[in-house]
Amino acid sequence: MELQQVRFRYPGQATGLAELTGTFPPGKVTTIIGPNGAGKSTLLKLLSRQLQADQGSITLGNKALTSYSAKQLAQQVAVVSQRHELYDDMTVAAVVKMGRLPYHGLFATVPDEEIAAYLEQTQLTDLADEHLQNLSGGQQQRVWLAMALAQEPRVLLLDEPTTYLDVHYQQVLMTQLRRLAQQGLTVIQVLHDINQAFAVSDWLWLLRAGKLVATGTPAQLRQAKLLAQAFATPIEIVEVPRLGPYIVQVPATD
Ligand SMILES: Nc1ncnc2c1ncn2[C@@H]1O[C@H](COP(=O)(O)OP(=O)(O)OP(=O)(O)O)[C@@H](O)[C@H]1O
Repeated sequence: MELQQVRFRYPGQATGLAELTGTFPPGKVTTIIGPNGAGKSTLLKLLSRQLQADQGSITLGNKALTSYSAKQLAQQVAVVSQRHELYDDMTVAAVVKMGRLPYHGLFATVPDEEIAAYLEQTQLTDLADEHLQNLSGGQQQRVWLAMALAQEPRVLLLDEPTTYLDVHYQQVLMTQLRRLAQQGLTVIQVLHDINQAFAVSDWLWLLRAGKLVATGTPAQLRQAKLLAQAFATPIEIVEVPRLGPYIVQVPATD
């Protein structure tokens, strides 16, 4: 995915995204980081075409994102949703089957065999007949991932996917995303935990106030001054034995 001078503003708002130019390398995990209100979620919505850029272009595989039909786009780009009570009464299997609809008609009956692999991959096989309302936040999160994977997309978009996960499942999810990227999927996510972002990503986008402050590998962006300016807070990078560099926020002194 590639952006060329993308601009976007919500109607009636003074702020927005300005002149974003950069790439999301294929087959890599890219994480968008930046302070609150930087425009991270807005950027993800532009990448999934939930929002349309006012200017500039977004291309996927050398084709403008705008040129894909809705069905074609659903076969290319999948969004791992956040919790939605709309699905509470549905079973896990029924929700994951919705991910197959871009390959069938809207009222098609998707065979069970078609979703077996996605349930397996997300450790949901035993929960297939359970209703979503009976699942924990972490289990539900795996359902959204399974539904997105069922779309067999080229690009997977995730907005703060670790929100409902304990530290163990955060690790499980991040390992899974890395594996998916190794299989060729382009993974693009927003994370708030910068250390997690630096640890799990191949590539980073650092946003602030709607602008791309820096983009590059974690090694390139691991600079205390750059991060301190972007997050408007004193930051130091310390070396943790056996773990390597760790980004810490320095408490303000009077
Ligand atoms: N639907 C909307 N209508 C108008 N303005 C919006 C809308 N959604 C977001 N904004 C504004 O756009 C800017 C960017 O918001 P966005 O949610 O993309 O930031 P973010 O970096 O994801 O923030 P956070 O870290 O707090 O989730 C903010 O100033 C926000 O108030």
